[in-house]
Amino acid sequence: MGSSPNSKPKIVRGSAGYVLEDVPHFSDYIPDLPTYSNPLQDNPAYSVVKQYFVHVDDSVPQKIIANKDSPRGVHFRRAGPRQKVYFDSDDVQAAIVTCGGLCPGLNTVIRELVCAMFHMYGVKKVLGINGGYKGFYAHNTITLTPKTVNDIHKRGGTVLGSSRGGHDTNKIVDSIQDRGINQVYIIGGDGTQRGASRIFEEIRKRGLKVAVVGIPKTIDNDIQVIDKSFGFDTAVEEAQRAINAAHVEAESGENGIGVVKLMGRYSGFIAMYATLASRDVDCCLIPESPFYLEGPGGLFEFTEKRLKENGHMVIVIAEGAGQELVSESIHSMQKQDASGNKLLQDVGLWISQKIKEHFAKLKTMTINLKYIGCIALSFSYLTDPTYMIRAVPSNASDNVYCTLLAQSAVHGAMAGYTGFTSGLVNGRHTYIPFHRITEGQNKVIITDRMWARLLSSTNQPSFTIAKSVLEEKKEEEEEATGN
Ligand SMILES: Nc1ncnc2c1ncn2[C@@H]1O[C@H](COP(=O)(O)OP(=O)(O)O)[C@@H](O)[C@H]1O
Ligand SMILES: O=P(O)(O)OC[C@H]1O[C@](O)(COP(=O)(O)O)[C@@H](O)[C@@H]1O
Ligand SMILES: [Mg+2]
Repeated sequence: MGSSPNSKPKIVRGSAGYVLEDVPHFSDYIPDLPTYSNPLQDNPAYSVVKQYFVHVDDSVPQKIIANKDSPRGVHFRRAGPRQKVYFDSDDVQAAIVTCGGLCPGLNTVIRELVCAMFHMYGVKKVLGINGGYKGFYAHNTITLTPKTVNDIHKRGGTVLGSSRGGHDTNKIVDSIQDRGINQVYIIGGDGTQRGASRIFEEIRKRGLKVAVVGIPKTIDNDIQVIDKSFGFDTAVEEAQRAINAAHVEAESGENGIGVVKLMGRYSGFIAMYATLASRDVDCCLIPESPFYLEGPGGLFEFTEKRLKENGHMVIVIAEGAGQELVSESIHSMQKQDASGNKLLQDVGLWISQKIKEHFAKLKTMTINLKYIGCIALSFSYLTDPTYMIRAVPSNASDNVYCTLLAQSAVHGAMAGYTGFTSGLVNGRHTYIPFHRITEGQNKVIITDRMWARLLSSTNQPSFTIAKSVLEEKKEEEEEATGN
């Protein structure tokens, strides 16, 4: 089989500023491949659907807000079944792997990949790789059939196991080749998709007919381009339970303060949506919006004010918020996990301590602070409330979302596409080239309407604005006095 070192982004331009950021296809680097009729045309469930097969030129715009003169802009290839497929079903040997942290819905995606392959395409050989990327070369595999995955979507976690670190591209591709695998479904977050991209490049370099397909997983919703990640809705729903508990505790004590720490390493989406949904939260702190404790416009001043007004208060804090403040006060070594992600300090515990110290010094107000989930158990993961929202099974709407993501992934691989992530863009399923997924991170934009909605719902200080106004004022005073 021929190979080409050329793996530049595939950009197709059309009229009126139309741009298609296309995904690789086997035919880009392997000539004269046979094609087959899609077996779905004989499937009684689907054969009655008018226009069931996606038109070869269909694409989905990245930006849907337009005005009369705006160019058509960037598009992604529309996901879905194609008339012709590049695999004879009997020849398919698929593999599924889950990498990175847990997220509700992982088992649903595994289940639906297996079912789509068996029931839609008549594929009979699907392997589960145990324990993440390193499982390709360091662990056993398990055989997956619709029967073995039948009710796994009712359980949290991943039946395949997961891990961080251990990505050795050559060993992984050797193992893919040795096992005769020709479709690889890789479920994971930004780190995982970077790893998948490397696997794709190596496979292309070796000229192999192996489809490499990513399915984006991130509880933090920090993967860019896609509308939202699966499991996110479930996580927000689960976070409500923690916030409710904090609210009940806060309301019941004199000057009660409930502090809830939620997941969100670099992006505060869970905290923002959980706050907006709950309406019981007085202050939401996220990594994207720096805050400060002391002085005018600071958290302490706001807390005193809220307690005087309402007698209680709930603070939601994303785990990645205020890390620079924590590092200033706790001497720490910069540590990383096996995948190279920064290990965070416990900001929930830190902020709870700081608030307690402040009111103890103030002496005019006695407070009752409860840090939700901070129970003295012997295992650290049980004392950290953030893990509670990760381990649950996905809710109904996430299950449907996972099903469509998985089916889209299988349609794409069968149609000969490779080196792509299956993702929802403006409510339509698409194939997104890896580089678009991995080149940045999705973050809460604090100058956008959503954050403004949050600020107006909690009426919390906008720390950035307050601080910059203070700094400007100070500079003006210094200029005026000539200091
Ligand atoms: N830049 C990279 N290149 C290759 N593999 C990577 C890269 N970053 C992370 N990985 C691998 O992807 C897997 C999951 O990454 P991690 O960051 O832990 O989780 P997530 O994919 O959820 O972000 C790990 O096995 C890790 O080794
Ligand atoms: O699973 P670990 O290694 O304890 O890491 C916890 C981290 O995982 C996350 O759930 C995100 O995981 P991913 O990087 O796998 O998407 C963060 O919210 C959290 O900081
Ligand atoms: Mg990640």
